[in-house]
Amino acid sequence: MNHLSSVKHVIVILSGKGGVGKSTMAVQIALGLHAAGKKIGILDVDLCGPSIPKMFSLEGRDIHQCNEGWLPVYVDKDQRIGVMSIGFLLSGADEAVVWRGPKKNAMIKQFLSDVYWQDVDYLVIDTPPGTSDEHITVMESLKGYNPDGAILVTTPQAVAVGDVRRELTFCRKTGIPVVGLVENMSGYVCPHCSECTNIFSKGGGQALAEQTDIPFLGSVPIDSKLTYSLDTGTNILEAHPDSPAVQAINHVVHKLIALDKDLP
Ligand SMILES: Nc1ncnc2c1ncn2[C@@H]1O[C@H](COP(=O)(O)OP(=O)(O)OP(=O)(O)O)[C@@H](O)[C@H]1O
Ligand code: SF4
Repeated sequence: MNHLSSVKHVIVILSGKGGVGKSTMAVQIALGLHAAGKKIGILDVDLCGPSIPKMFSLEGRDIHQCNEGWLPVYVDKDQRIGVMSIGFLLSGADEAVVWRGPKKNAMIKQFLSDVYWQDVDYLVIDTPPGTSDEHITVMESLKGYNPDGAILVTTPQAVAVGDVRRELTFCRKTGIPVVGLVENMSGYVCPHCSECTNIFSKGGGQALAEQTDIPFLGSVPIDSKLTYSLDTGTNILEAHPDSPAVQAINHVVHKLIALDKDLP
C-alpha cells in the first residue's frame, strides 16, 4: 500500500538556486503548521545535501521498520512532527551520497511510497535546488495523490528571481499547481535595534508573483535568531515568538492555511 493515500495535503518546496533557504522554509512552515494544530510529515529528498535532520537536531537517529513500512523519526513526544531523510541512512554527517540517477530515483520512490506517515495533515517535501531528475521522480510519484502543489522559494535579487521563472515552467510542464512564492532573506534584521536593512534588492519575489499571477505568501528577513535555531535544532517559534522572522513565517503559514479551501 502507498501511504501517501493517508496524507491530506502534500506540499513540495522548490527553489531555482541552492542556499536560498528552501530547507529553512520547509522546516519553518512545518513548525508553523504544527503550531496551528496540524499533524506534519517532512520528507527530505535532497539526497546530496540532506539538512533537515540537523535543523531538528535529529542527527544520528536510526530509522525503524514496522509491518506497514518505515517509521518516520519524530521530533516531539506527541508524534505530531515526523521526519524522513536520507540523512538517517548515512553513517555520519560527512558521508556523501555518490549514487547515479537511477539509484537516487529508486530511493525517492521508496521514500514516497513506503514511509508510514499515519494520517498526517500536511506532508512537506524538501527537494534539491533546481529542476533535476529527482524532481521529475517526485512529481511522477505524486501523480494520483492530488498534491496541493509547490511552494517556490527565492531571494529578492533579480538573478535568483530569474531562476524561479524556470521553476514555474517546470511546474507547468509537470502539471503541478503552484501554491505560492516565498521571498526569503528579504532584508537583514539588526540584532541590536531590530531595524530591517535591505542588503539585497527589494520586492523581486512579490513583483514576480504579480507578473506571473501566482499567490505571494510573504517575505522572511534574515534573522540571526533563525540561523541560531536552525544550527541548534531549536524551535524559534517557541523561543522567540516576537522576532521579525517568526512574525513573517506565521504570516506565510496563515496564508497557506487560508489557501487550503482554494487548493485543488
Ligand atoms: N531568513 C533567514 N535568516 C537567517 N538565516 C537563514 C535564513 N534563511 C536561511 N538561513 C540560513 O541559510 C543557510 C542556508 O539555508 P538552507 O539550507 O535552508 O538553504 P537551501 O536553499 O535549502 O540550500 P540547499 O541548496 O543546500 O538545499 C542555513 O544555514 C540557514 O540557517
Ligand atoms: S541598525 Fe541600528 S543598531 Fe543596528 S547596526 Fe545599524 S545603527 Fe546599529
